[in-house]
Amino acid sequence: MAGEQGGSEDGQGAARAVARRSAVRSLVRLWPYVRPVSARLFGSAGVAVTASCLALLIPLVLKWMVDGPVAHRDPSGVWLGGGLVLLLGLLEAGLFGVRRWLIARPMAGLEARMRADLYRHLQRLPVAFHDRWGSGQLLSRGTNDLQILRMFLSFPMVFLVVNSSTVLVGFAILLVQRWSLGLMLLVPVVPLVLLCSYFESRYALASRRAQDQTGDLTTLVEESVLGIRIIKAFGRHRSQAEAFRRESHALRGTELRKARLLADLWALITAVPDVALGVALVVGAVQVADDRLSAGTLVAFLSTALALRWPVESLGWLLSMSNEAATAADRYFEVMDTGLPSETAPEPERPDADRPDADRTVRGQDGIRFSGVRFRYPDAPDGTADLLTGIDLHIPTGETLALVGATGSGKTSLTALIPRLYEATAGRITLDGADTARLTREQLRGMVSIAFEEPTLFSASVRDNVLMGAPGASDADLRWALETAQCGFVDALPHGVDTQVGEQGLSLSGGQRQRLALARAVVGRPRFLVLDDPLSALDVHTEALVEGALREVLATTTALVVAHRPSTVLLADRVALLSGGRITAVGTHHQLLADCPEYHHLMSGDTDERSAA
Ligand SMILES: Nc1ncnc2c1ncn2[C@@H]1O[C@H](COP(=O)(O)OP(=O)(O)OP(=O)(O)O)[C@@H](O)[C@H]1O
Repeated sequence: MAGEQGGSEDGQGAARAVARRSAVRSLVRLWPYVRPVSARLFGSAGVAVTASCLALLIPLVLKWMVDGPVAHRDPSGVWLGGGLVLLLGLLEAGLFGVRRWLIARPMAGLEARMRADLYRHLQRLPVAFHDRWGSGQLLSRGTNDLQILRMFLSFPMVFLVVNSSTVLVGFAILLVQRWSLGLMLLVPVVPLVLLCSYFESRYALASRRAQDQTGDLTTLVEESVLGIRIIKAFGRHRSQAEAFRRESHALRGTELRKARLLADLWALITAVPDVALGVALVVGAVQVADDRLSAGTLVAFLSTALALRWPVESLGWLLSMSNEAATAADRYFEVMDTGLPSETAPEPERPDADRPDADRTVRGQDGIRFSGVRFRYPDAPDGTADLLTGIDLHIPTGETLALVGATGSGKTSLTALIPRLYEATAGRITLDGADTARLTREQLRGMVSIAFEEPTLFSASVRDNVLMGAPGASDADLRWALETAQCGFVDALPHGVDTQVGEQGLSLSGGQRQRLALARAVVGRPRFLVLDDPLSALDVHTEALVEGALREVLATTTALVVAHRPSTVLLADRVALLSGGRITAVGTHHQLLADCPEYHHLMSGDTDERSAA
């Protein structure tokens, strides 16, 4: 299911994008989310810088103690100095606590806002987008990547500022105390900066790969859980486990590469300043021996240099976290930047929708009309012919038309164009004279109801699942819909209509799920009903019962029913045959059986198959 956006499959594209991108530019895009909490964020950075600089005062107190009370053997001075060091330490700890308090809640809110925006955007993106993207890729962007961003904003981002400021202030103190010794520590900074930027580019690639591989792995796990019945039924544990092992091995390899890169950088970042510090210590000790430097100054110098070790050493780690955050931001905005089609914001582009007469047009009596409709899936490979190459079809008001065609001829695709799950590439579809392209989504949803061949139920009660088709419908409507779809089994469920049906209705049989989906489609008594082979999972007796009840519903609506077998076709007034992307014949079942060899073949072949089964 990992589509073209599956990270590792698209690794080279991602690598090119990472090579081009600037981590700073990626992170700056977070500003609209950060702005509302910027006061607290900057406040927390200020508090942390103050705490860190307070810690740098401790070496100065030590210098005063060594050159003063210690040299003059003054115990009260030593106690005073000790008390001051303790006070500074407590202040530092307290201020870091305040920093955490300032930042924790706003950052959790920021993460929740970003997640809500992502979810809303995903809901509004067209079905064609979801066809292309692996669900695990979207899941990992909405969970893992957002956590990385929250952690970056709460900790590494603040500490990049804090530690850089501390290093600057610390070096100023070192240079003031003894500029020659200070320079010895400053010189290695140049190669370190170069190394860090080299590391940044290599780490960014590994980081992007790891996050994409996490998405692929999530997709695999999700598919394994959802498809557990197929896996067990076909004994595919081993191959599925092998696929899992391969993906997790690849992710492990990338994570190890990241760790190696980080370890190399860490080793350099730790070793180079330590060597410089060793040299400064030797030179400083010689100067103290020659009486050119006081012992207190050397102690203060070394304490300051040691206090700077963490801020310097942490830079590698902070850079790696920043890189991961930049990658997470890229991955988040890749989805958010995917434009919404005009269908979801039709008002500006479809001014007719707001015209006072738009509603009147909707109330006309023309049924469903396809005029010159062409269609091609947006992700169909280049050079592929259109699936529908000019559909002209009229279903007058009140009529039920069955749509028949060979498997793969495009029946489901054609029905999906009516509620605009996909956009027709050319031509017009009108509902009682109103062009569906000019109707708002709300108007369209209010008019058309649909039941798919694959019935999807949500983790909710039977009631909620059915009433999704008509929010606000009464209990009487619910009862009527359940009866129409022959859902008598609901009464035998532990809590009747309030029974929770599991994820995808797994606790129900295929036929039961299909009947609930049918109840959902009819509960709002829609003016237009689209049914995609709605009875395929029912046994012959239940099918006959549902058909009987469905006939009453179909008599009050205009319907298009995809049919694979004569029993479903007989629900309809007329039948249309879809072949080669066009409607090649329209007539009653018996007319077409007599006059249309292709139709005769389809229907008799189907009958043979069924009787053979
Ligand atoms: N999301 C998609 N992206 C690209 N091609 C698709 C997509 N969905 C379906 N197709 C292709 O479109 C063609 C028609 O599919 P469709 O499901 O409309 O046929 P159908 O007539 O309903 O088939 P069946 O009778 O088996 O249900 C098929 O070749 C299928 O591979």
